[in-house]
Amino acid sequence: MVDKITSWKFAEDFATESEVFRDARGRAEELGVECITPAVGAQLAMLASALGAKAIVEAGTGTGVSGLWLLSGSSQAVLATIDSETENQMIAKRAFNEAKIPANRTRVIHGRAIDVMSNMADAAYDLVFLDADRETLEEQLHEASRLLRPGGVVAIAHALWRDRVPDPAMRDDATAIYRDVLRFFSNNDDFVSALSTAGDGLMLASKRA
Ligand SMILES: C[S@@+](CC[C@H](N)C(=O)[O-])C[C@H]1O[C@@H](n2cnc3c(N)ncnc32)[C@H](O)[C@@H]1O
Repeated sequence: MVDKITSWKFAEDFATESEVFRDARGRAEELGVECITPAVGAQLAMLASALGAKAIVEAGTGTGVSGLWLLSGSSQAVLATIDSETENQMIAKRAFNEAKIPANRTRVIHGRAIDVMSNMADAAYDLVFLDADRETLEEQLHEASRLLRPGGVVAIAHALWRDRVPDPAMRDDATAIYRDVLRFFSNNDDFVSALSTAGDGLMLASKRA
């Protein structure tokens, strides 16, 4: 039997990235910014496509890798992407330019994710991707629920946090935060949810219509 690590790696390599993505990934590495993996990106792009997404929110722009994936899934989507670091935002804008994404398809917003999301409109978004700070993740999740239209999807990166979430012996704060995220969705009739093992884990939940 093929072991799961081999399958995980195969699925990661199955998703391919163009030079623009690889360049943005290289800049992230230089800055010490952790990007989503290609398999996570492919799942986000697929979701954007399946939802026919027109309006997407991203918390945690980084150098633009996840934004490139999100925008690649739906040619009609506008991405509102939030980051608290101006330098990362400048580099992400460069990646969007290099990918020849029209300027009117991105809104790169500076600020704390929770503050910016709190001022966004109810039920106006098809897809919300959370990959910024952990400290306010629970609040971001509540905001995301409010921002999503019925049938919209929230995706949360790092849901298996370094493979620690499944191990009950792991009791550090970060692991506990992601366990709380998973608990929020289990037995939650407001969402249809799925936990993906792509990357560092990706929690996906669709708001029931
Ligand atoms: C893991 S990186 C995002 C990577 C990006 N999603 C990708 O895959 O290409 C997290 C980003 O969140 C930003 N960040 C950290 N705390 C934040 C906060 N409170 N509000 C908004 N952005 C924050 C960091 O500056 C960093 O760029």
